Amino acid sequence: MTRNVFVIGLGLIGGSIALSCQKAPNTKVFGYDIFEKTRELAESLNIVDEIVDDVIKTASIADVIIFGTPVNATLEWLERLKQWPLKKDVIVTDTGSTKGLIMEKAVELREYGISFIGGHPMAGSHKSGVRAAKPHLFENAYYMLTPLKDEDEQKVNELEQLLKFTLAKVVKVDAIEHDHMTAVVSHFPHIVAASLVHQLDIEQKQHPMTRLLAAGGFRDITRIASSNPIMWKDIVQQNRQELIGQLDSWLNEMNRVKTLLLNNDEESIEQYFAVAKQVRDELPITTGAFYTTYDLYVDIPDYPGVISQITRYLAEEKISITNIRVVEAREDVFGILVISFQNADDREKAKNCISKRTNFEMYIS
Ligand SMILES: NC(=O)C1=CN([C@@H]2O[C@H](COP(=O)(O)OP(=O)(O)OC[C@H]3O[C@@H](n4cnc5c(N)ncnc54)[C@H](O)[C@@H]3O)[C@@H](O)[C@H]2O)C=CC1
Ligand SMILES: O=C(O)C(=O)Cc1ccc(O)cc1
Repeated sequence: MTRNVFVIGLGLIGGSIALSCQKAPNTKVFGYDIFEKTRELAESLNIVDEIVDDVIKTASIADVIIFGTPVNATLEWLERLKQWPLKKDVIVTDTGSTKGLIMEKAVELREYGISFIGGHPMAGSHKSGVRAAKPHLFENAYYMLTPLKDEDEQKVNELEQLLKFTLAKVVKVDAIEHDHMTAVVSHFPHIVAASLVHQLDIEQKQHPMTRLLAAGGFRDITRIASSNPIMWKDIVQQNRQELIGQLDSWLNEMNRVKTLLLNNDEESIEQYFAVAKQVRDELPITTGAFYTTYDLYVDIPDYPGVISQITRYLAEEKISITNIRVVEAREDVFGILVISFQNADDREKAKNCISKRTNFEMYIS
């Protein structure tokens, strides 16, 4: 029997989910977007198997409905959904960056016999729109699900089975905790990035050359200020209580920095940066915002070509790597090569491959 998946909102995230759902067996993916132009583009880019205009009719034959819409639009759709003639066992989910208000709607939907399981893939980019959609966007990223506490396990499992085709790591979290954690690592940083750009904009009126000097560091830290304003307006509105809390902590932190500068104590200022560097350097390498890597540490000697030698061995055995870097470890060795893999299996294969061909010491942290 064919499973009908209906994706509403075919931008970066909805389009990417639709592409990965197309890889699931016996599955037909339908798609709708509010903009006709996007519907046409999605059709020509084969983002879905079939583009539809009649949302209610398609929803009524869907086994899974996935919202890829901005979070305020999702709330509106969920309200309308209450009146639709849906299949009895339909699973409804979303991809939105906030979960608290959306899961309040899930409680209401349950009274209409509809199972809504909140979803949030922790990967994406500052890009938006259907043209940016990719089937592998979520590979290795965490994909958070926020089912209601007493949600039917079978439905959660069914959804997980479908999401397996995103190649993401599905984890279950509580919606309120979700909104707190994402405020810290995702939503608040977007406010900071936007505020730095505003500060530059004010400055450049007096000092026009400033913008020409906005090189590496400024561009890195403000990349996410180029994100979709409608999407971020919705996110910060829905998570504004958490964000007000983050803002208070940030203002305290800025006051701490101000005191450091007023006191001009060399050691404390250095310590401030040293602690930040250490915490930052210890973050896992990410493609998504919460991402675990499978690292292999190889103690390599100092001779030219040693790194390409190792990558060649891995390539010969068709073992893919997701990242490679050298960390300086001891004075008497060139360094430790840290190779990251998509999963523990690949890491194990790589360890065997390298130990067969070299006598380099290896360890897993
Ligand atoms: N951009 C990112 O990196 C990530 C975004 N998200 C979440 O995913 C959702 C989608 O975001 P993106 O794909 O980045 O945005 P996007 O702007 O690329 O796509 C949103 C799509 O929804 C359509 N749309 C807007 N209002 C609609 C409505 N009322 N009915 C039907 N379609 C409508 C738009 O035309 C657009 O095609 C948002 O809820 C966002 O919070 C989640 C993870 C990452
Ligand atoms: O571009 C980036 O780094 C992002 O911040 C992507 C992103 C945006 C929204 C989310 O809910 C999750 C990830």
